[in-house]
Amino acid sequence: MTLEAIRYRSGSLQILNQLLLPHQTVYEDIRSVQDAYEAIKSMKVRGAPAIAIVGCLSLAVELRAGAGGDDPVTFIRESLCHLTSARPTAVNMGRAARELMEFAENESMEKNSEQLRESVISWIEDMLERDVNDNKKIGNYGAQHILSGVPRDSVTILTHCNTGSLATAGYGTALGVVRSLHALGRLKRVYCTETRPYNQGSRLTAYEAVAEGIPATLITDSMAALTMREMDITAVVVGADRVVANGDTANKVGTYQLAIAAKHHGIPFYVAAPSTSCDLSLESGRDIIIEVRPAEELTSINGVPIAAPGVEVWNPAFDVTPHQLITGGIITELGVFLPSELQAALTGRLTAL
Ligand SMILES: CSC[C@@H](O)[C@@H](O)C(=O)COP(=O)(O)O
Repeated sequence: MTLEAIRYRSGSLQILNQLLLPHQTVYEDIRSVQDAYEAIKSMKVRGAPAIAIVGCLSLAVELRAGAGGDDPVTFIRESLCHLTSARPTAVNMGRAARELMEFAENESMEKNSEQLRESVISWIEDMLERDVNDNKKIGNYGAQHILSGVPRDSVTILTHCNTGSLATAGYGTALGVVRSLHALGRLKRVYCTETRPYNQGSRLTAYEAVAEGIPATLITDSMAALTMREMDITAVVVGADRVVANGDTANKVGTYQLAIAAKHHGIPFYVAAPSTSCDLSLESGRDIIIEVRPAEELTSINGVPIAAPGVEVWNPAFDVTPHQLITGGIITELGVFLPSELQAALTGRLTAL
C-alpha cells in the first residue's frame, strides 16, 4: 500500500491534510491556485516535490475550467509567481514555474487559447508520473550504493523529517531509499527523528512506516548522536529542499547537526533528491533563503501552549549542510554523485533558474 498525499483526476484535485495526521485522514478539495497557495503556506501539504506538484495541479484545475480566457499566458504567469512565493527555500516550485512558463510561451506562438490550455494541462499532469519514476530510481540507486559499502546482510538507516509518499507524488526520496532497502529484504531498521518543531518525523514518517510495515523506531532529535553511537547505524539518509552548485544542501532544520554527528561517528551521510531539487544558479549554501516560520510552531503544540509566555523565539524551518559533510553522496535519479561531481553531472540536464 502506498499513501496518497495528492489525489488528482482531470479537473479535480484533493490533498491529504497533513496537519491532521496521524489521527485524522481528511482529503480537502483544492479548487483554485489560491487554495493551493494557502495549503502550501499552512503546510497542509509540504515537502519540496509535493509543493511543486500541488501548486501546478491547482493551476491545471483552473485552466480546465477555462481560467485566463483569451490570455491564458498572463494568468499562468501570475499564478506561478504567486505559488512560488508561498515557501521560499524549496526550489522545486520555482523550477517548475520557470519550465512551465517557458513551455507555455513557446506553445502560445502556434496555438489558440484553448489548445494552449490543453497542452499546459498535459505538461502539468505528466509531473505526477515523472516524480514517481524519478523517486523509484533514487530508491534503487541509493539502496545499491549503501549496500555496496557494507559486508552485512542488513543495514540500519537514520533519517530526518518526512521524505516519503506524503512529501512527493509517491514512493519518496530518502524514505524511498529506505523503502527500496526494505523491498530487497536488506533493511534491519530505520530510525526516524521526531523533527521538531513541526514533528514531520513522528506524525508522518512514523505513520508511513507503520502503514507499510517498515521496521521503524522513533527518536527525539536530541537522541540522534547517541543513536549513531549505540545502534550501529549504517548510513544517514535525508532529503533536500535545495542542493546548490557546490553540493551545499538546505533541508529541514536539524539536518546540519545530524551531518556533524555522522562525521564524528564515521557514518556515511547521504542526501537523496531529484534533480528538480538542485539549483546550479547558486554557488554556495550561503545564498539560499531560509524560511523563518511563526513562533507559535515552537511555543505550542496543536494549540496547547508549551513555552513560557513572552519568551522570544527563532524558528528557521531549514538549515544548510556544508558539502564537506555529505560524505556518502547525493543520490539523484541520474545516479549517486559526490558533491564535487554534482555540477558536472547535471550541467546541460537542468534548465537555468
Ligand atoms: C522529499 S521532501 C524533501 C524535503 O522537502 C524535506 O526533507 C523537508 O525538509 C520538508 O520540509 P517541510 O517544511 O515539511 O516542507
